[in-house]
Amino acid sequence: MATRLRPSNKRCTVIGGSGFLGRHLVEKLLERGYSVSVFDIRQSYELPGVTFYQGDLCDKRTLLPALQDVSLVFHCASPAPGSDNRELFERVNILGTRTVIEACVEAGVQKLVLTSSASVVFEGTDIKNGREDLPYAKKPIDYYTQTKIEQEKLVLAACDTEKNFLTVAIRPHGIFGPRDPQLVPILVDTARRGKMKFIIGDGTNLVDFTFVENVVHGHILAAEHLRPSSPICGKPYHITNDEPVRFWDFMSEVLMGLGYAAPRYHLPYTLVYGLALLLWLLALVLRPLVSFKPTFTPMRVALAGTHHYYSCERAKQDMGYKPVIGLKEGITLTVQSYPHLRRGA
Ligand SMILES: NC(=O)C1=CN([C@@H]2O[C@H](COP(=O)(O)OP(=O)(O)OC[C@H]3O[C@@H](n4cnc5c(N)ncnc54)[C@H](O)[C@@H]3O)[C@@H](O)[C@H]2O)C=CC1
Ligand SMILES: CC(C)=CCC[C@@H](C)[C@H]1CC[C@H]2C3=C(CC[C@]12C)[C@@]1(C)CCC(=O)C[C@@H]1CC3
Repeated sequence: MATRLRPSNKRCTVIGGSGFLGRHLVEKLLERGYSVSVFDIRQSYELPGVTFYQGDLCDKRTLLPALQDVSLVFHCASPAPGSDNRELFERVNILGTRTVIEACVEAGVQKLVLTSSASVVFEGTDIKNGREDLPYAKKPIDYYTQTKIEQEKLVLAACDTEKNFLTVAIRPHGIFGPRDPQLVPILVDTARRGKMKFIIGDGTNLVDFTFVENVVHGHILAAEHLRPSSPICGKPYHITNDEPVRFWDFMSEVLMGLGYAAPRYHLPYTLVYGLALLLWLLALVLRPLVSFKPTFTPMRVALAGTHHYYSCERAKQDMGYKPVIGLKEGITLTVQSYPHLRRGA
C-alpha cells in the first residue's frame, strides 16, 4: 500500500493570494523559503516560483488540487467590505469557509491560519484597548462584519489537536500599505471630489492602523507557533501597529503627504451618522430602480468618528509578536508608493 508522505511544513497555499494582503504575504513567504501556491478567483500578478490556481473557494472540486501536499493554508479571501451584498458575503465568508475547512481536512492540511478582523467585536461604539475576550458584536454594523464573525467561529471551532488539524485566527485592523486598493484610494477620491474638508466629531478618537508588513509578520508567526501543545490553537489574535493614532491625524498625514489639504471643519458625529443611515436606507429602498453607492455609509462614519483600538498583548505573549515597521515609517512608505495619486498627477 502506498504511504502518504507528510508534506513539507514549508509548503503552503494562500487562498486570496491575489489580493492586497495576500500578495504581501506571498512575497514574504517566498523570501523566507516557503514554497507557495495561490488560490484565488482572479490572478492579478505573476511571480517566479508561485503556482496559481484560479477558482471560487466555494467550489471544493476546484479548491482541492491547490491543497495537495500542502501542510499550511492561509485563508485571506473575502469580498470587499464596500460591496454591501448580503448574499455574496454569506456565500463566500460562511459557506465558502466551511468548504475551505472541509477541503483542508480532506487534503490532509495540518494548519489553517484565517485572516479575520478586529471588527468582529465592533458595534459602532467606542472600543479602547479591546482584548480578544470582548464578546462578538451582537448587532454587527454590516453584512461584512456579520459574516466575518461566523467565519471566525467556524475556523476556531474546527481546531482539533487529536486529528492534528490546527487553526488560529488573526484579527488585523485598518490595514494600509503599498498597493492597498481601499484606504488611500478612497481617501484620495474623496479629497479629489472636494469632500475631505470635514472632521466628524471632535477629531480626538483613537484608532489602530496597521502597516501591511506587520499583519504579514503576525500571520507567519502564528503559522510557525501553531503546534498541538501551543496556547494559540483555536484562538483569535489582534495584530495591530500597537500605536493607536487619532483617526483624523492619520488621514491628514496621508493626505498632506500626497499634496492635499487636511480636513479642518468639524461636523457633529450624530448628525453625520443619522444622515448616513438615511442615505443607506434610501439606497436600499431604491435598489430595484437605481443603484448608487454613498461615500458616507453608517459603517464608515462609525469607523471615522469613534475610538477603536485593540490590545495585542496576547500576540506578544503567546507568539512574541512585535511590529516590524513603525507607524511613521509605514505612512512614508505608503505615500511614496502612490505617485499616481498625488495632487495634480
Ligand atoms: N484591508 C483591511 O483593512 C482589512 C482586511 N481584513 C481581512 O483581510 C483579508 C484580506 O483583505 P484584503 O487583502 O484587504 O482584500 P482584497 O480584496 O485585496 O483581497 C481579497 C482576495 O480574495 C479574493 N476572493 C474573493 N472572493 C473569492 C472567492 N469566492 N474565491 C476565491 N478568492 C476570492 C479576491 O479576488 C481578492 O484577491 C480579508 O479576509 C479581509 O476581511 C481584516 C481587517 C482589515
Ligand atoms: C481603521 C479602519 C478599520 C480603516 C479601514 C479602512 C476604511 C474603512 C477607511 C479608509 C478610508 C476611510 C475614509 C472614510 C471612512 C473610513 C475609510 C473608508 C470616510 C468616508 C469617512 C467620512 C469622511 O469624511 C471621508 C472619509 C474618507 C476616508
